[in-house]
Amino acid sequence: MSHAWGYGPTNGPDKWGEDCPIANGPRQSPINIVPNEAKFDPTLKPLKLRYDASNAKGILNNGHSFQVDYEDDTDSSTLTGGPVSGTHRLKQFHFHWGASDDRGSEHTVNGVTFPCELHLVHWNTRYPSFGEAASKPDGLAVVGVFLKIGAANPRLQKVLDALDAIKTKGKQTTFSNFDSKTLLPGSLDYWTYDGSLTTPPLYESVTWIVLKEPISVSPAQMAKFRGLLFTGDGEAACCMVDNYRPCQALKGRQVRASFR
Ligand SMILES: COc1ccc(C[C@@]2(O)NC(=S)NC2=O)c(OC)c1
Ligand SMILES: [Zn+2]
Repeated sequence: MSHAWGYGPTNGPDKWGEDCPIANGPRQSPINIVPNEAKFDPTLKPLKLRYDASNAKGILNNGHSFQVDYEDDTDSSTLTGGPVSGTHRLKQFHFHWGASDDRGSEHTVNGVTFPCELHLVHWNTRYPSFGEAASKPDGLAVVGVFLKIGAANPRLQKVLDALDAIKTKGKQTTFSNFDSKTLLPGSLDYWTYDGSLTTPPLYESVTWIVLKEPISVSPAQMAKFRGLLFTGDGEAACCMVDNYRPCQALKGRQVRASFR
């Protein structure tokens, strides 16, 4: 692939393997989760997510999605427990979504897609930084949350209201005082498996923690996601939609469940 990766016909997921051979590796993400084949693991601990709203820094259109970035120089916003050992610091959260409500999530459940999927990215503090952790097999822990069409979700609104200021690639603005915990569903029951980043460089460094319970999003709120552009100012506008990687082969991996 001679040009930058993306989600289009000439640079999309089917082409990523040209520059990133790990695209065909043994622990790629996302996957289709089959609840009946997930094994309940009684040794899995409850997920402990402690977030400090004041750590929120900014919101950025990175040309592939948008992300809300967090201060990560202390242990004030962390993930502990669950399937991971040690402390993982919240670095950022971002989303993946479709052009229409029939697609957009990266993981699927029994082949069922959701219109959107939230990723809360945490890095293992056994490493000195996110950048160091991002390529290590136990470097990252990402909490995935499905968004399902329903009532408008007031917890999303502050994020969605910021999108007008970051419509095009490279735009960013301050985004402060946001508690990511408000984006989580009532239950923290989860499936977990060893996987990867879902965009190049596709590092196989992610312990996935996919929550069983979705949160709601309304059609009007989905339209706000779809108002973003992949492209920068002055370029031919290309709507930021369908920024998801299709499911990858399980290759013998076991998906564990934290619940019966
Ligand atoms: C070099 O480090 C990276 C690079 C890309 C991403 C983004 C992403 O590929 N990973 C997930 S998860 N979803 C995605 O879109 C990243 O997120 C942890 C870390
Ligand atoms: Zn993601």
